[in-house]
Amino acid sequence: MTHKIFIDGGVGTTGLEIVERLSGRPELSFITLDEDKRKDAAARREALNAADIVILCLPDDAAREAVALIDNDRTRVIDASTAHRVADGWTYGFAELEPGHREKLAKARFVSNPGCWPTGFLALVRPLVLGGLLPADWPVTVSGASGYSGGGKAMIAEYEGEGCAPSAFRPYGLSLTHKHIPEMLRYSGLSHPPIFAPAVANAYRGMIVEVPLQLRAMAGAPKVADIHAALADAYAGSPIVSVASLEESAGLGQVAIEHVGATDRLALFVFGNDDAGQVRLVAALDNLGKGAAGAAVQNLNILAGLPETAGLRL
Ligand SMILES: NC(=O)C1=CN([C@@H]2O[C@H](COP(=O)(O)OP(=O)(O)OC[C@H]3O[C@@H](n4cnc5c(N)ncnc54)[C@H](OP(=O)(O)O)[C@@H]3O)[C@@H](O)[C@H]2O)C=CC1
Ligand SMILES: CC(=O)N[C@@H](CCC(=O)OP(=O)(O)O)C(=O)O
Repeated sequence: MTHKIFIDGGVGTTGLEIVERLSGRPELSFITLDEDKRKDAAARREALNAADIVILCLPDDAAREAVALIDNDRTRVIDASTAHRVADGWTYGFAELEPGHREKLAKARFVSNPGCWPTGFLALVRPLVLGGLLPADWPVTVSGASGYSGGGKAMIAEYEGEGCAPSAFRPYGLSLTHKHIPEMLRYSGLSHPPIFAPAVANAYRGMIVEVPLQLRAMAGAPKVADIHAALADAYAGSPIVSVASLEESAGLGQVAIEHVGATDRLALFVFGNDDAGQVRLVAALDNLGKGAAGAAVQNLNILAGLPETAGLRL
């Protein structure tokens, strides 16, 4: 059986990355639209309804419009945009979120791909909240840096366009209302939104997501080794998510934004000092990999009942 796939927004930054990962897979067939029809609502409606699984790589409004154009009860949807990440009736597309979540995804019809920042954040924080190592009401901060392809074609043009003068490092989200905060709050299990302090670096792809914790302020605080053990346990055996040993992290002493390169891996690190009662949790990923296209392909595999890592860059 072949699965009929339509990628709406297939020539955008994320769409092209997904196409690369899916090409040459005989178990999949593709519906494509000519350049002059790719934004034509009638042509999109036809393609969306003919597909078994559609992947939306569109701005939020266009993603909502695409879902509204589906008028059958069969086509399954993976939305890479922010439009449906905390919406009723949608399943959050982070298979590693918690035990049993992958099974929910396999049965889901509407799947929202996580944001790239929440992917790193949730991977670090969710197991600690679930395991009772981080109190749900703990005041959490998450910071880091993203490659500029995180802002899609428009931001790529800002950094690579003629006459541009790109900044080396640029904090943003300074209104403290970034669109990723609702999904970080919902799926972490925290009772208050984290302070989210993102930045863009002058690198095409890659990202570092960091959660520092002042353990010494916490009653009955866990040790660094307890935190590491909870994360190592949560992702044991994962072909995608790795947790460096404490020795390896201490030996590294740093993590570069390029750490996983152009792959779909998610690498987690625990740096800590029990004497100081402080920990820095760090995630390294590709915003276009596990942060977008890699996750979409992983979700497609799960929905279609195919090997979960087929087509992934690991
Ligand atoms: N870039 C990243 O790292 C990540 C992106 N995402 C999300 O994925 C989605 C796509 O992002 P990204 O690929 O970066 O964005 P891009 O701007 O690179 O691509 C979006 C594509 O959608 C097309 N498009 C816009 N409106 C319509 C429409 N009405 N009908 C059909 N096509 C349309 C655009 O056309 P045109 O080429 O003409 O502009 C473009 O090709 C966004 O929601 C983004 O937030 C999620 C995680 C990470
Ligand atoms: C550098 C940069 O601007 N990054 C984007 C996040 C990219 C991403 O995760 O996509 P979604 O928009 O689908 O959530 C941002 O912070 O808005």
